[in-house]
Amino acid sequence: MTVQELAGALGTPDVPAQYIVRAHQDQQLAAAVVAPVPVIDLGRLLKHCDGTSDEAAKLRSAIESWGLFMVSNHGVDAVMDDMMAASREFFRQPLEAKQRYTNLISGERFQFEGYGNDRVSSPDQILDWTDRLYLKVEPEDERHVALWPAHPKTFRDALHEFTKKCGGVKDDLLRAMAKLLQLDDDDYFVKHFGERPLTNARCSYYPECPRPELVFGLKPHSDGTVVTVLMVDDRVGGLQVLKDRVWWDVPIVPHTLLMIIGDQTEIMSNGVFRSPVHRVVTNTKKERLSVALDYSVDPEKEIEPSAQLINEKRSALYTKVKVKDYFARNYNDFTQGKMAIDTVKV
Ligand SMILES: O=C(O)CCC(=O)C(=O)O
Ligand SMILES: [Fe+2]
Repeated sequence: MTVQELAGALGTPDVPAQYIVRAHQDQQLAAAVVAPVPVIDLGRLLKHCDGTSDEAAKLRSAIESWGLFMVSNHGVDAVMDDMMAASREFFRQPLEAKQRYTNLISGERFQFEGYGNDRVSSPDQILDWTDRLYLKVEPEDERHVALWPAHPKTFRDALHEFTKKCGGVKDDLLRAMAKLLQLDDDDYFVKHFGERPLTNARCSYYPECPRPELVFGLKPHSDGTVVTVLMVDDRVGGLQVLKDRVWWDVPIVPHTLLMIIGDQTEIMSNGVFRSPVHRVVTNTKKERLSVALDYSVDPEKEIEPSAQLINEKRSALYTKVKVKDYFARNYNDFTQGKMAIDTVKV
């Protein structure tokens, strides 16, 4: 059953036991304070591109404090609106229409791509209060276009354009980050994507939930990506980030893109940049949507800390790992509420 169906069917204020958080009861589930996460003006950042401008300093402080930041002046505005509208329209359709894109082969075998819930890999897995449409966008020749919604008609073009535009923003920011680290090559991260980098899109739908104090929209996790570019609902909050053992609300600034540092950047930067732990909380009043783009190094490649960030004072803090193997680990650990990054720490 999809979470959207569950949410619609619940007459009494209760939710099935699998969704109820048990191990996290001590975590502060409400009353978070808004995190003062800065907005980086991309145009300004690129104009003074020696890595020492005010905007670059702001970027450094945002990454070091929060591991995530918002980006304005990115040139993606019109496409963002199209993408969010198309995603909203997809989830608004009746269940049968969405089930054409199901992530269950023959109704039972789970595949990553398509519409539905997460794979359930153990009976005690705590489920998330969300339905998703998960699609591989790059490499382009690996797209399963049959799983890309034909309705609304704008969906496919919007996703294609949105990914292309955001890919440029991501490269600009990764070059600025290489400068902050004073790496010899500004393209250090960009080049590391390899020949066949992987980009996945995740359109998430979080219905209203009768028991927000017991149920997560998405469990605490860090992203296994290089970076994640996220477009959040500009009407409803829910995303929170962990810092100093306290959960903070991530602010909503309409028309900004949210960049989240992923584990692959943490590894390549030898821990100078860290991937933040974040989660999504639910609410009783309003559904919420988000569209995430996961940018990853070619899964067949290995990643390791940059030799330039290893020295006498700071040894290599992470082991070399094949990206594909890291993903497998990451998914398993996520379902168990554990962090994959801990498995590659020296
Ligand atoms: O929906 C959101 O705001 C965040 C989603 C997220 O963290 C993820 O999909 O990795
Ligand atoms: Fe995430």
